[in-house]
Amino acid sequence: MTLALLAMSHSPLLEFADLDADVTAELDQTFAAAKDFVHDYDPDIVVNLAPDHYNGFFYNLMPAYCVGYAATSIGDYGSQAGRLDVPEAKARSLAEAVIAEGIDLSVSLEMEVDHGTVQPMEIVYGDITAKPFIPIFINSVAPPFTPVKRVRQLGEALGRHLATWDEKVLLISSGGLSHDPPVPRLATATPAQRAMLMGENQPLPAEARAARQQRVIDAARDFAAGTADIQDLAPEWDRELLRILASGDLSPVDTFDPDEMTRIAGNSSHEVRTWIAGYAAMAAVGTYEVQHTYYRPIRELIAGFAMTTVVHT
Ligand SMILES: O=C(O)CCc1cccc(O)c1O
Ligand SMILES: [Fe+2]
Repeated sequence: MTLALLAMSHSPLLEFADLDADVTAELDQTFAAAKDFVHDYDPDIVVNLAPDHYNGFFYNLMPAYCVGYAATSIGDYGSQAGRLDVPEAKARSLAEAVIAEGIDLSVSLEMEVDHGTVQPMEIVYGDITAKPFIPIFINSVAPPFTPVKRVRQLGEALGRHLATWDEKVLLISSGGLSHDPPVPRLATATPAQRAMLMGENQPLPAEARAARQQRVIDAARDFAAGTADIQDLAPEWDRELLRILASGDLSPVDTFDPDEMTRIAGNSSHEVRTWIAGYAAMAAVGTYEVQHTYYRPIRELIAGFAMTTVVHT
């Protein structure tokens, strides 16, 4: 068995934000380190843990977790669109093994994914089809959420099965950390927003798509200027999470309360579920060390932005 983990925040605003030169330089270095890590490791297959932002999963039927046996990237925010190279038999064996361990995964034979799923592949390979790729959706944006403990257990079950494969597996966790982008929420939705959250009118007409994205781009600019009414980033919460993940003992996450996470770290902070599952997969099959760590709260990206690389010792 060989497993390694690349965990990184995503933000579509990477392509739209006006960042200070020192932040751009820092991010360039960070992405270069991620690239080096992945190219040195040279995986045979990628198992990707990511949220969705009402582009592939909607409130007409919202699973907690879903493995794609086949998947298409919708290409939001200018991300690469098109079919992913999903090895169906491997995706099925992974889903069946995890379900057999008592984790109630959903499966999809036609999953649609957004920037959250594909951005790390674009950054490290410049091509979302560069490697065989199994997409796993972890609901991180649409309440209600499962207990965080279940996400840890999901990760452990994934790790145990992946460790039986001959292939060299790269886990990618895409999301978080603290952030609160202006994504419509069911609890406060207007009738039009509610229809969007239900997945009516999909695929969105170009104008509606552009308006939706522009709202986030404008919010990021206002947030950086200090005039947005979204929740602030929570660097202390982010740093504590990174400390827990690096420690090798993930048991503290079992007491995380989703409502409290929302209150402290924002409505999209639940994207850290992808990190927790990825680290739990590593923890389930060995001791690990974090090799590279980057963190910076970046309002222009509406993200507590982090990147870590993790290998077994
Ligand atoms: O437009 C959306 O749905 C949200 C976009 C978005 C913005 C900042 C950080 C993220 O993680 C993210 O996904
Ligand atoms: Fe996101």
